[in-house]
Amino acid sequence: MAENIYMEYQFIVEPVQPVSDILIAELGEVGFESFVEEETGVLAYIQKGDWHEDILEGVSILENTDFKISYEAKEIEQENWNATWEQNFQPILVNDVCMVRAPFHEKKEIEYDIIIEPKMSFGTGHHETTHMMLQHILHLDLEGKTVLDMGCGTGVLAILASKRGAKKIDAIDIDNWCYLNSLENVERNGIHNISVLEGDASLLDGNKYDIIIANINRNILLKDIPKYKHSLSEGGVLLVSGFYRKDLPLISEKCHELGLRIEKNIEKNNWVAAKYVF
Ligand SMILES: C[S@@+](CC[C@H](N)C(=O)[O-])C[C@H]1O[C@@H](n2cnc3c(N)ncnc32)[C@H](O)[C@@H]1O
Repeated sequence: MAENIYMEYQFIVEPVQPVSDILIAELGEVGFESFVEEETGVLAYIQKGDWHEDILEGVSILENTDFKISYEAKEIEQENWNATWEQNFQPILVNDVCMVRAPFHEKKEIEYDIIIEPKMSFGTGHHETTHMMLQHILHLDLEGKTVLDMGCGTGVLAILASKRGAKKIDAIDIDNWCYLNSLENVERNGIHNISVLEGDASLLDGNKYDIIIANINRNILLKDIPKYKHSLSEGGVLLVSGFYRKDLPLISEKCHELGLRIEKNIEKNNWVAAKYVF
C-alpha cells in the first residue's frame, strides 16, 4: 500500500551548516515530514502517496550556486524508515538535569524528563539554539511566572518552562504542523497549563508576560522584538535565539532602543542565545 512506502532522499551538502537547516525548512514546506541530520548532510523522508516527480521544484536552495548540494532518492518500506530514524535520534541531556527524548527511548531518573515525538528535526534539543534556550530556562526563576514561547516548534521550551513551575504559558507558532505537533507533545507530557495557538506576534494584543522566549531567526526577531517588548511586564525577561554571533550587535541595538538590557549570552558553534531584562 502507498502509505507504507516512503521516499528517502539522501542530500550531501556543503557547507553542512547553514545549508542543512535551510534545506530542512524548505523540504518541510513542500511536504517532507521527517529528517535525520548526518555529518555530510540530511536524510529526508516523504510518504510515497504525498510525493510527485517534481517535488523538489519549489526548493529554491537547490538552485543556489553558493552551495554544493547533491542527492540520491530511493523508495523504502516504512519499517526501514522507522529503524533508520530511531537509530539516529539519540536522547539529549542538558546540564545533566534535563533530558529530551523520544517515546521509544528508555525512561531515566532525571529531574526534567521531556518526551518529544521527533517528526521533524527542529525542537528536539539537537539544534544548538534549542539546547542553549533550554539551558537559559534551567537558570531562570519560573515559579508562578507567565510565559510566552513564540515560535514554539515542537513545544519543547514551553514544556520545560511548565515543568520548572511557570503558572501559565502561551505557545505560538505560525506553522500549522508545529501548532499540531506542540499540542500533541504538550499532551504527551501531561501538561495542562500551556495554551497552544497558531499565528504570530499579531496575536499578542495587550497580553503581558513575565518571560518571553523566542527562538526564531534574525529577521523575524528584528521585526517583532518591539511587539514582544510591548507584551513584557516590567522587570521581565526576554530570551532570544536563532541567529549567529555576527548578528548579536543588531539584536542588542534593537533591544537597547526599547529599554532592554543584555544580561547574559550563550554561544555554541557560532549560534547565540541572549537574555535581556526590562
Ligand atoms: C528555530 S524554530 C524553534 C523551535 C523551538 N522553539 C525550539 O527552540 O526548538 C523556529 C520556529 O518559529 C516558527 N516561526 C517562524 N516565523 C514565525 C513567526 N513570525 N511567528 C511565530 N512563529 C514563527 C517556525 O515555524 C518554527 O517552528
